[in-house]
Amino acid sequence: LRTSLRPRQERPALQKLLELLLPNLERKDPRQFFAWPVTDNIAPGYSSIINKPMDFSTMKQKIEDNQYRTLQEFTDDFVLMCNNAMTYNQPDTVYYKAAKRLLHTGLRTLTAEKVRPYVPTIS
Ligand SMILES: COc1ccc(Br)cc1-c1nc(N)nc2[nH]cnc12
Repeated sequence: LRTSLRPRQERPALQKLLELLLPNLERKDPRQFFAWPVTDNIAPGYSSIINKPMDFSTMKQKIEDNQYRTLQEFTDDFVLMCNNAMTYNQPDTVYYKAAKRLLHTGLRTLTAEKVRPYVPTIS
């Protein structure tokens, strides 16, 4: 059965992989700018500029709720999180720079050869 059509309980391997990968990515954000949702208090007007917010705590909850069917969906949320910061913040800000660096170092982890075998081929 295609991965996306398999019932939830059949994806423990992916869930375990994501539970290993998430802390690896979180360590690349030592100032924890990406640990929690950005609020309008922290960033004025954020919720009207960013229509699909994402952060590590939300990604962790999605893993626990088995909402990721593939590694690509997890990667997409990671990229979204970084791109949001580079959309709202100007390039000369610490947040933009942190997001840009996190995006590149995080993608290197997510696309590493040793992670790729866990990517199910579309059968
Ligand atoms: C949770 O967000 C923060 C927490 C603490 C602090 Br200090 C800043 C942010 C933050 N601020 C802005 N402008 N843009 C972001 N993109 C991701 N983080 C942020």
